[in-house]
Amino acid sequence: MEGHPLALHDVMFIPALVAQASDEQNKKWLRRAQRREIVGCYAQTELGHGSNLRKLETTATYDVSTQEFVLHTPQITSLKWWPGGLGKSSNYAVVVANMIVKEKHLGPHSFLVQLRDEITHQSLKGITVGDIGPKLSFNAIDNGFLGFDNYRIPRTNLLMRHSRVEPDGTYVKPPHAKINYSAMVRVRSHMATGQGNFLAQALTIAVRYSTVRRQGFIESGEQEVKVLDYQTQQHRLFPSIAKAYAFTFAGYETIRLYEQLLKEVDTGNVSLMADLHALTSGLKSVVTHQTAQGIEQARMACGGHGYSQASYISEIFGVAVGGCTYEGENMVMLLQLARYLVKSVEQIKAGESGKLGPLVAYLAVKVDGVDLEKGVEEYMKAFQHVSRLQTWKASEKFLKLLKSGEKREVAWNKSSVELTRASRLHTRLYIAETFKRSVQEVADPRLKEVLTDLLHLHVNYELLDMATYALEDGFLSSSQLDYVRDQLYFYLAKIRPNAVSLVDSWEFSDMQLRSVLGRRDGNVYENLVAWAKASPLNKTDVLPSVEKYLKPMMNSKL
Ligand SMILES: CCCCCCCC/C=C\CCC/C=C/C(=O)SCCNC(=O)CCNC(=O)[C@H](O)C(C)(C)COP(=O)(O)OP(=O)(O)OC[C@H]1O[C@@H](n2cnc3c(N)ncnc32)[C@H](O)[C@@H]1OP(=O)(O)O
Ligand SMILES: Cc1cc2nc3c(=O)[nH]c(=O)nc-3n(C[C@H](O)[C@H](O)[C@H](O)COP(=O)(O)OP(=O)(O)OC[C@H]3O[C@@H](n4cnc5c(N)ncnc54)[C@H](O)[C@@H]3O)c2cc1C
Repeated sequence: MEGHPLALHDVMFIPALVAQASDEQNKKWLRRAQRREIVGCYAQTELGHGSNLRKLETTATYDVSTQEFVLHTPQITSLKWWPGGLGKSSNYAVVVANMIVKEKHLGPHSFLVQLRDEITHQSLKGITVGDIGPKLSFNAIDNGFLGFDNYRIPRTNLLMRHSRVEPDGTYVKPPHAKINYSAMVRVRSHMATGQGNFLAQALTIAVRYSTVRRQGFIESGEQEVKVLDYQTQQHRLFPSIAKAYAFTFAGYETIRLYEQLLKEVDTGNVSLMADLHALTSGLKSVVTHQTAQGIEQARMACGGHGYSQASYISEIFGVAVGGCTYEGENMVMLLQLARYLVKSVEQIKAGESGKLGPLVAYLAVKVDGVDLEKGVEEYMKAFQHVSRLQTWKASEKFLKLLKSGEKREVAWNKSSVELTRASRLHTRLYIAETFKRSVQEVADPRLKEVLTDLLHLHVNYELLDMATYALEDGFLSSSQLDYVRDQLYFYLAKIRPNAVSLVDSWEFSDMQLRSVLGRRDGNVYENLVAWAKASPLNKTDVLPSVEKYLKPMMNSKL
């Protein structure tokens, strides 16, 4: 959970080679990387810039006389800063640098760069490398810094699957300007399942503990109740169980799409890139945000013991919440999706709705109302309505500002909060749709019934959460919202008997969970006492600090 120094080797270094190095280059590098003869990381972010890649300062200048690239970090803000595994573990890196050929700045490109000697592991001349220090979490990973002092690498270390620099400095452009961003798109495609997994771990701990913990009464005179029987506890935990499943289903789809994209790009077809970029930008942002919120609620649902490291939920939170920042800060990525949504609105306004992709086609179709009692399909129409409403509202605001003479970037900035709202609603629609489709495909009828309950819980919870939008234009009435609330409470109670099975079905071992509260055997109190006794502070009855600090103070006559 705390991370692994080689995580980025598998998560980004190897995938960057697979997607961006030519077959010939990979004959040299890929097998060695897969066998871990060389260990690598993905070095892109700098001290001064992470989000705005076009402003990266590390340069790779082509020297035609020696057929080498000269890597250089001209100032302190150009230092690579943050890459996982860079500080101490890696001897190679895929380095993203602004490529300069014949004095022309050609934008960010990826290079394979040796950082350390393969035998001694000492950093090479011209390289400054080290660890950036402790973080909120992930402290088993050596996130690092890296500087280059006119460090030379062969021309052939530019990753050349999609673009090339010939020996004479002729540049061959890639088929899509952003194809070098593929390693990021891959991780974003995987993040929904990854984050769903973090959320699932925290929920397993909280749900199990909530069946052991007894506190207070629902009906007087009986045994104290398991806290999971409180409606408030169910409301805190069960919608997140539904989300953990929903994120996993959505993630399977984006992983499949990324794999399809890789195949298509190899045949020269880059048409899926814009769609997948928009989709994964939104999904990554919504999923990480909701996961962090869900984990924090799971921690609070464990009361005081949730605050102890014995629960392990704080560590899960620390790791998961990093996802709100890495692979593109959430606001920045929501705004990437918003570009796509605004473009779609512009297409509709231009009478080109037929050209819209399947995920945005609903933006052109107005629905007057829904009959929620007819079931989940009607909820989908309601989600479409609120997303469409907000997308049009935010887009019109932006377009109006443009028309009034504002510069594009200024108009964008003045509309950006509304635009991020549209992106979230669009993404939540996508999550609900994939959840619905995935549940429909389940073959086992008993499993399908339980997952359908979770789906119902999810759509009612979500609709209530975004009700302001639907009430604003009278699309939903207050009596319809009362119906949604009743349904929500109905499904909380219906799910209660299956709650433990739903979390147990994720099959986390005690070793994976590392939680005293969430252990399978349920012996929470015995294990908590044993855990506390093992605390380093309990090794001796009287601490040395008593002699050194407490006694002089306690004996003082002042
Ligand atoms: C097996 C995997 C398991 C995963 C589980 C996770 C657990 C692992 C644990 C830890 C791992 C942590 C690893 C972390 C790694 C990192 O953080 S690496 C660094 C990540 N950095 C970022 O994400 C930077 C974010 N910034 C950007 O991506 C870009 O700067 C940008 C915001 C997209 C903007 O780029 P740019 O300025 O170049 O482009 P724009 O002018 O804004 O847009 C121009 C058009 O290009 C389109 N575009 C942009 N990007 C893409 C893309 N990737 N694909 C396709 N199209 C793209 C954009 O939409 C514009 O299009 P338009 O003009 O039509 O609107
Ligand atoms: C755990 C962890 C692991 C990481 N691993 C790696 C790695 O392996 N390799 C690597 O290269 N990097 C890595 N990073 C770096 C990470 O990718 C960046 O930190 C991330 O992309 C955010 O960029 P930033 O730090 O520049 O944030 P900033 O962009 O400085 O964000 C600060 C604030 O500015 C806002 N902001 C910025 N631009 C805009 C805009 N255009 N519009 C509106 N608001 C904006 C943001 O929303 C945010 O609120 C890692 C980071 C973390 C936390």
